[in-house]
Amino acid sequence: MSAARGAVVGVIGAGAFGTALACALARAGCAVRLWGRDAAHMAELAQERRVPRLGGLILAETIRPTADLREAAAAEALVLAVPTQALRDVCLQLGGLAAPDMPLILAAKGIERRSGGFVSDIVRETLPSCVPAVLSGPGFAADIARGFPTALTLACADGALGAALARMIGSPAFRLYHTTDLRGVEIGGAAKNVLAIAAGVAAGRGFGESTVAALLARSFAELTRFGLAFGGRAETLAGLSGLGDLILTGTSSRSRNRRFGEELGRGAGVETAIAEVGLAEGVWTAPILARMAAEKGVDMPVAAAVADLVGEARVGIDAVIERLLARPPRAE
Ligand SMILES: NC(=O)C1=CN([C@@H]2O[C@H](COP(=O)(O)OP(=O)(O)OC[C@H]3O[C@@H](n4cnc5c(N)ncnc54)[C@H](OP(=O)(O)O)[C@@H]3O)[C@@H](O)[C@H]2O)C=CC1
Ligand SMILES: O=C(CO)COP(=O)(O)O
Repeated sequence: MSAARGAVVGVIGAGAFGTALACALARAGCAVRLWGRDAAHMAELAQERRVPRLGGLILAETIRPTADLREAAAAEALVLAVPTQALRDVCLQLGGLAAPDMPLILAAKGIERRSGGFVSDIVRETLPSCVPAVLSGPGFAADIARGFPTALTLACADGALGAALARMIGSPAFRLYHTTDLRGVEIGGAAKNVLAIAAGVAAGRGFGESTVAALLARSFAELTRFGLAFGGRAETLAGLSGLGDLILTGTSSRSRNRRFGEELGRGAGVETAIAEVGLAEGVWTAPILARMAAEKGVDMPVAAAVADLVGEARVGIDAVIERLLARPPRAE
C-alpha cells in the first residue's frame, strides 16, 4: 500500500457518513469509488450527482458512485462506513475482494451486540489478512461534507501506516491526528453514543444545562474507566474520539443519539424514537456496553441507565433517574 496522495480509495457505505467522507477524500486528492448496496440509488447518484441528505451537495468528479463491490474494492485502501451491526456482513462480502494487507479504515461507532466485539475485532475475525484502522472523533457528516474545519483521530497499530493513511485522506480542513491506540479510539466512539443518549434524555425531560453538564462530566469519568479497563490509553480517551465527540454529541441536537434521548425524555417509546431519528448507534451498543462493564467490574451507572431504558427491561425514566440520584455521593 503506497498510502500516497492521489490514491484510489473505496468507500463502502453510501449513507450520510460514507458520502461525507467520500467528499473529504476527494478534497484530499483521492480518486473515490463510493459503494452503496442499492443499485437504483447508486445509478441515480452517478447520474444526478446531487446528495439531498447532505443539503443538496454536488459530488466531485473524482467520486464514482457504484453498486459493484468488486469495483469499489479494487483500491489501495477502503473506508468502511456502514452501521456497526452490519459491519460483519459487509466484511464477509469483501472476503476475496479486498487485497491482502489492505488497510480498512473503520468509521462505524459501536460495539457488536451479539459478540461484544469492537469494530477492529470484527475485521480481524472476518478479514484476517487486512489491516484495521479506526477513524473517529467529533464530526457530523454534513459539516465534513461542506468542508468545515474538523479534526478526527485515525488509529492504526502500525504507527507509520497510520500516519501515512492520515496524510493520504486528510487535508487542511479535514485534520487527522494519528495514534497507535486503536482500542482507545474505537471505545471512545462507541461509548460516547450511549452517553449522548443520557444527555438527550435529561434535556428532553426538561432539566437544564446544569444537569446535562454534570451528567456529561460523570459520563466522561465512566467512559474513561471503561476505556482503561479494556486497554485504551487515558490521553486517547481525553482526546478527539472520547471527550471531543462526547462534547459534540452530548450537547448538540443535530446528534441522532442525543435526539433519540430527547425523544425518550419527552415521553416517546423506543420504537417511535428510532423511527423519528434513524440510526442511533447507542441504542444497539448500550446493552452490550453495560454488560461488558458489569462483567469486568467497571462502574458505569449512566450507561447502565441507558441500557435499562432501551434494552429488554425497558425500565421507566422516573425509576432510572431515581436510581441515579440515590447513589451516595463519593470522592470525585
Ligand atoms: N452521520 C454522521 O454524522 C456520522 C456517522 N458516523 C458513523 O458512521 C456509521 C454510518 O452512519 P451513517 O452513514 O450516518 O448512517 P446512515 O443511516 O446515513 O447510512 C448507513 C448506510 O449503511 C448502509 N447499510 C446498512 N446496512 C447495510 C448492510 N447490511 N450492507 C450494506 N450496507 C448497509 C445503508 O444502506 P441503505 O440506505 O440501503 O439502508 C446506508 O447507506 C455509524 O456507525 C455512525 O455512528 C460517524 C461519524 C459521523
Ligand atoms: O458521531 C457523530 C459525530 O461525531 C454523529 O453522531 P450521531 O450518530 O449521534 O448523529
